[in-house]
Amino acid sequence: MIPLDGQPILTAGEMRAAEEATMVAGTSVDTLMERAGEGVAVAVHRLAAGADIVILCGPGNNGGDGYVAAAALHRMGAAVRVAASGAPASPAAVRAAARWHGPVEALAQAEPATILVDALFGTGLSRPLADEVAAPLHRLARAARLRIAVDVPSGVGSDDGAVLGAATCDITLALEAAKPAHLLQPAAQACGTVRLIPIGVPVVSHTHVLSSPLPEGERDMACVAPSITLPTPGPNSHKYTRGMVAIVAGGMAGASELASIAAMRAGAGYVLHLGEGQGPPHALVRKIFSADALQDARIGAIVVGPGLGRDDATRRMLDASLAAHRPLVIDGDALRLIDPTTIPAGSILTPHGGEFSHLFGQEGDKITRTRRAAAQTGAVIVHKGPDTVIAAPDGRVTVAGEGSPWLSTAGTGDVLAGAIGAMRAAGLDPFAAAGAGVWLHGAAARRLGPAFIADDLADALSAVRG
Ligand SMILES: NC(=O)C1=CN([C@@H]2O[C@H](COP(=O)(O)OP(=O)(O)OC[C@H]3O[C@@H](n4cnc5c(N)ncnc54)[C@H](OP(=O)(O)O)[C@@H]3O)[C@@H](O)[C@H]2O)[C@@H](O)CC1
Ligand SMILES: [K+]
Repeated sequence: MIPLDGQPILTAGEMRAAEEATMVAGTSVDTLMERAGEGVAVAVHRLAAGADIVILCGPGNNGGDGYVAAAALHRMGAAVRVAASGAPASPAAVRAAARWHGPVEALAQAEPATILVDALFGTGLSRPLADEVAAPLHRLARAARLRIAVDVPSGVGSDDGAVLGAATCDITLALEAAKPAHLLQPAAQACGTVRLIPIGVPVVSHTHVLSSPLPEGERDMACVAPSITLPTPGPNSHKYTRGMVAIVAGGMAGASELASIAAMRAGAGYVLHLGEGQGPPHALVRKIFSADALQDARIGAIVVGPGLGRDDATRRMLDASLAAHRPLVIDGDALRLIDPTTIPAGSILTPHGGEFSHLFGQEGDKITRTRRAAAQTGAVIVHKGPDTVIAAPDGRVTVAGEGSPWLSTAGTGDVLAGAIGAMRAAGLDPFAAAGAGVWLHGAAARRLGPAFIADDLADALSAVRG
């Protein structure tokens, strides 16, 4: 069972195409189903630790995986039963079901078990679950001590992360690759912990789970997306090579102060806070805002938007930032003020859901619409949320897996903007800088645990820099 870190993410259509290419190359669907079912059985056997198991099988190939797993678990000596929502319908599921020699209970009357394995529907779900399926599924899920989904929990939209009647699982065993539903909310929550089971289908994708930084020597060996890089100073580094970040302050100075501290704690060599205000930290260089101050060629990133305000004066500050021709991180109020057609190519935008909809609308799933916005603007878009999606104009996307629900507190977005600014000023390209900033932000939150405040989060960035 492989963690999701850095793994490719495939839509149902892309997964089907990869499966078909594997079959054309000579591996039958029965072989793939055998590998899937055996892999599920090994994982379930270990997790069940001798407890009784009921496997719920649907009509398609997801159900087929369930029948194969049931037969394998029986051979392993497990106390396993099968309940089906109906007769197997796909040819491979029919063949798999024929190899299960035990009884098949009707889903509606099925007895509960300690371990529930949900193999009703996978990537082929085409509509919400009907009550006659959803009701027994939820009844059996409530009665179980551990709920394990095969590929995806039955009743989630594999591509858009919608929940269409699914029961929440504790563990999801994804076959070969991650699917958008494993990362996008609300489905991701219904998946519980997700682990991959390889079944020998070669997959390639422009979309990956955001990966943790790997030590230099291990990068080439890992079968994952290029790992994110955290820039580290060398013996000849000085404050400007480590990166100079200018933070444009506005009406709500606290927000830009948080962004400034975050930029410093993420590793910037020099942070310039352009606005009113005084006080610690003493390492923060404070100047009154002027368009001239933004012309310093050593500035590696300007962060504009946290606490900016939305009046005429702040609009002029935004215009001056756009005219400075320095790398930009555009956040908060600046996203409400900006005309999307004037965004300089190579900028990084960090909208939350509301700001994103205001700029780009709401059509399509989160990955598709973020990718489209990046292509439209030529900017890297960090579409924030419990399922942050980062898209580059060339079509690459990463989706942040493990966040922390405790990030839903005031000021954490300002911290993210500052951290991304530091990564950009250190010389990372916009897509890499966004990924590194999002990773640092999530790692700091996980390190802090519950009920932290944004000030703690900014400070904790130092500790996760590694
Ligand atoms: N990719 C790979 O390499 C491999 C993938 N494998 C596995 O295949 C799975 C995908 O299989 P799949 O395409 O057969 O779809 P699946 O999810 O079983 O459901 C389709 C069936 O359900 C029906 N149906 C749909 N929605 C419904 C609803 N709400 N309520 C009631 N019925 C509904 C639908 O009928 P229809 O929509 O036509 O009415 C059809 O009969 C994948 O997740 C993985 O587990 C492995 O076996 C090996 C290699
Ligand atoms: K399932």
